[in-house]
Amino acid sequence: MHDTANYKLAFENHLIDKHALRRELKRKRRSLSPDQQRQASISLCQRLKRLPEVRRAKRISLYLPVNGEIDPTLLLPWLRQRSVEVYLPVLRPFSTNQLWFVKYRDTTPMVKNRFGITEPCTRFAANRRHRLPAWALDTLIVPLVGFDAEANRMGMGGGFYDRSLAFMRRNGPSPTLIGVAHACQQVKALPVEPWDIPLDAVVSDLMSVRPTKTG
Ligand SMILES: Nc1nc2c(c(=O)[nH]1)N(C=O)[C@@H](CNc1ccc(C(=O)N[C@@H](CCC(=O)O)C(=O)O)cc1)CN2
Ligand SMILES: Nc1ncnc2c1ncn2[C@@H]1O[C@H](COP(=O)(O)OP(=O)(O)OP(=O)(O)O)[C@@H](O)[C@H]1O
Repeated sequence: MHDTANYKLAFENHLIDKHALRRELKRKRRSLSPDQQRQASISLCQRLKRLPEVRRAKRISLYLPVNGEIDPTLLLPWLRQRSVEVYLPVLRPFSTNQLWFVKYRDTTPMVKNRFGITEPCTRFAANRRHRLPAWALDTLIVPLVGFDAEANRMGMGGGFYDRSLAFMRRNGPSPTLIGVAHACQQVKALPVEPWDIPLDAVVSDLMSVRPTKTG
């Protein structure tokens, strides 16, 4: 009889912790100075350029940073030079918290979405020639709010990436997932949720972590 109540309490506490932790980590990254932001992004991108999964990618998705997120777009000139196709996440209209991955070039028409994040405009994105299914990307650079030493991730809480990558639970082609964040966004341990899609690595301005292999 008490079990249900206890479970419910534990569940709710876990949610409260997760909300509080997310808020705290978002505050932390927003409080970095412009100079710290710039240095961290330079150092992140130097690390990313050395990763085999980034070096061999011909199709890669990045994101345009907001609110103190570490900036992966310093990679753009290097990627262009290597003729890598760059994609950005776009909020998919008429579907719950799913992303499209839309081609990003100088000529791509951009708009702000409902979260204030600049993204390729929906009309452009609606054209299938301008986007790719996530499984056809080689590597995704995934924005993180938090991570731990096992490369477990916490995102913005919308479940956008987890939903859009749920196909990776089945067999078939799957892209490499590289989470990125400021080093100060590392926490001791994050809860792993049943719907979480594991990352292949997390890269920060100070280091890279990979999950320890199990099984
Ligand atoms: N730069 C960037 N682009 C991205 C993501 C991201 O994390 N970073 N996403 C990764 O999923 C997707 C967007 N996901 C989001 C999920 C929740 C919130 C959110 O709750 N934002 C505000 C609420 C603001 C509002 O409602 O206007 C918040 O921080 O409180 C924002 C984006 C796609 N694009
Ligand atoms: N594959 C899925 N199908 C349905 N709902 C899902 C799926 N993945 C995640 N969700 C839902 O999305 C919500 C947000 O999940 P969570 O707090 O783990 O977000 P997150 O991992 O921080 O976000 P994001 O994936 O956007 O970075 C949860 O309520 C969860 O139930």
